[in-house]
Amino acid sequence: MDVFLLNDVCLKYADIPNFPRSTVHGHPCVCMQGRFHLVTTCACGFQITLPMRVFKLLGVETVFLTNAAGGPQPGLQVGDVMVIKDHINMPGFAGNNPLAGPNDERFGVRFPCMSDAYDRELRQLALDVAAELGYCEFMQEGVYCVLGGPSFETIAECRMLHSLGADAVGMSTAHEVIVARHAGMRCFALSLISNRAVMDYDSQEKANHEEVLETGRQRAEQLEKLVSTMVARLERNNNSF
Ligand SMILES: O=P(O)(O)O[C@H]1O[C@H](CO)[C@@H](O)[C@H]1O
Ligand SMILES: Nc1nc2[nH]cnc2c(=O)[nH]1
Repeated sequence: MDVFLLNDVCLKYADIPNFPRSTVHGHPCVCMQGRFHLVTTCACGFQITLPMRVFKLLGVETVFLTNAAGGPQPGLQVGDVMVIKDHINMPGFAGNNPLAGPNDERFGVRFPCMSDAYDRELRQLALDVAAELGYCEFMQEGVYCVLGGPSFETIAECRMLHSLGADAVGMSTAHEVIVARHAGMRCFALSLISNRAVMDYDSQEKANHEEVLETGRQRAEQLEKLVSTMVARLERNNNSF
């Protein structure tokens, strides 16, 4: 069941007027269980990012996002956790941006800056906390590229993404970050590298959702520890870092 958790109150998505419905199995998040993807709405991303605006109206200042992603960067291994330092919004190149359409000035400006999308202090906090927890061997930092999905990439697409500077590739997160930043919230995001991007025509590897879910299960405990330690540290510092 998809639920929205606010303090100790638990709301079913179905009970919230106009709230989108999650259709992909296996997407529990820190505050929202069940996430939305471009592919499930056939829209430009307005609907899937509505929760960010709900967060803003609830007074949220900092957003943490996690995702599973494939790894076109050869230096990344399955099971690595990549702190996202930047993104490539590939659907945006074709006009598919969640902020397309009339701008709601109550949330933010028409042309928001995205060069500071991923908060520098929170990224450093993640790396510091990871070092304290002994997670350095699987912590990385890199660039996440969002594609529309739902098909996984061809070999030629993986090669192209790598040459464009993408370290990880997925189907979420960037849209939420764009809308959260538009509304002035700080953003932090992690990719769990759940599968290798297939770059070689001789390879027998095939990307599949079962491998994505299995890698998620294997790293779940450490990811939970990393994020909960970061959140506790932020709370202790009154949300400043
Ligand atoms: O980005 P999250 O929601 O973690 O999920 C990723 O994993 C799924 C594919 O296995 C896709 O939904 C992709 O976006
Ligand atoms: N597009 C894409 N999304 C993913 N989500 C998890 N793994 C992958 C992948 O290899 N490609």
